[in-house]
Amino acid sequence: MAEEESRAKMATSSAELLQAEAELVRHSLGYLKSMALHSAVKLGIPDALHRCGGAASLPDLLSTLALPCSKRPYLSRLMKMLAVEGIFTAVAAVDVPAAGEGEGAAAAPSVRYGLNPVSRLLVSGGVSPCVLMGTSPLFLEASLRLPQWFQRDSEGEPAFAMAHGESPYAATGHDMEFNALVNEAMGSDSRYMAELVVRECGEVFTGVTSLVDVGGGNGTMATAIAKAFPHVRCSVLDLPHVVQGVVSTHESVEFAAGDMMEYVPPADAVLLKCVLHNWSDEDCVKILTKCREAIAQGAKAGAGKVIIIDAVVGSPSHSQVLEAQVLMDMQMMMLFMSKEREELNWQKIFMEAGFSHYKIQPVLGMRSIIQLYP
Ligand SMILES: C[S@@+](CC[C@H](N)C(=O)[O-])C[C@H]1O[C@@H](n2cnc3c(N)ncnc32)[C@H](O)[C@@H]1O
Ligand SMILES: COc1ccc(-c2oc3cc(O)cc(O)c3c(=O)c2O)cc1
Repeated sequence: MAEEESRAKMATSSAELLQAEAELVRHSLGYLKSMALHSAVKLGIPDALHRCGGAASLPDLLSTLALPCSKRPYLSRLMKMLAVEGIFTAVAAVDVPAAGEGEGAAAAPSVRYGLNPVSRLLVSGGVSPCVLMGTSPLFLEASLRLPQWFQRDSEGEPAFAMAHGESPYAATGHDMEFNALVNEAMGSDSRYMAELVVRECGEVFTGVTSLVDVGGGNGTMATAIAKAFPHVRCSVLDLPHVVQGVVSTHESVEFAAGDMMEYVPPADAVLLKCVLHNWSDEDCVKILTKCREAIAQGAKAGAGKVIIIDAVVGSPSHSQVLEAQVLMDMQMMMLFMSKEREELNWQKIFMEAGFSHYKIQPVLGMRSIIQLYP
């Protein structure tokens, strides 16, 4: 009996060891998942599947992609990996030979790859630009500096600056390609987020007649709000090189160049979407203090509010949401030495910036909508 038990224990520990080894391979080669996703976007695979009606066999997919003959046999490997990782669906199909295709030819097994909710988000108009930014050489080079960054006593300098000699926002000021990458990525995120905000928490804009989207980028979110809520006049405040040349596509949306650390124009409501997680606690208090002053000037006494869209880390309903939050947290550390915050971190910042109360609605997946009152 004892021998049997010890054999069972050995069997379990071998299984655990082998499972652990597989886990380590998954994690150490995990970057290949990112780069396979990057390749799929660059090759236009989500759009190609969309053009084929949402799914296609490999030969049909190949016929719509401009790949050299020597690389065509390798597409199946990329598709298989991305299907295993849940980016595409893979359904086995049996190709019956067409009449006249050879007497007695065997039916060949084949796979049809298709779009699922994840890859549907990558079809043109979706969030492919976010994938391209997250897997861009500038970000990857910064990530390679992380071990050195941990070891070096370099006060205030994030791994991105260690790799590139300047902060990400300094880089957007002169590297127009990087500036366009960031603005397109954030604009694409805002386009799909705006639909959800309107659908899930439209009541947030009830009673708001004027809104400033601080750090509002190319105005995608402000334009969606102005369209959905015609009673809201919107202005977008961002850095000069971001708003320069942006043409408003909605009569109630205007653009202002400025520095949110210095001045926020008066309004009933101030929106900060994915802005505060780029900044330290100290800077967030400064920004929010300017926002509080803006609503004190712009709204009827006590009526104004600040609306924040950002992650509130912890207690997510889904383990993938928590994983997304902690990966974003690492990205913020690497780029800005800033962070994704838990509710207690937020609360401290809100109180220091002079707000009296807040309400968090965790209705936007890895992000929440937070309403902040004077
Ligand atoms: C992460 S992006 C978010 C953009 C937009 N809110 C969105 O979610 O699509 C942060 C934005 O803050 C802007 N920004 C950075 N520093 C700023 C400053 N000092 N004053 C105004 N805007 C600033 C950036 O140019 C960028 O557009
Ligand atoms: C100037 O450099 C940067 C600014 C912003 C960001 C960034 O990137 C992402 C990427 C995503 O896939 C989703 C996101 O929510 C964000 C951000 O919120 C954000 O600030 C990166 C570099």
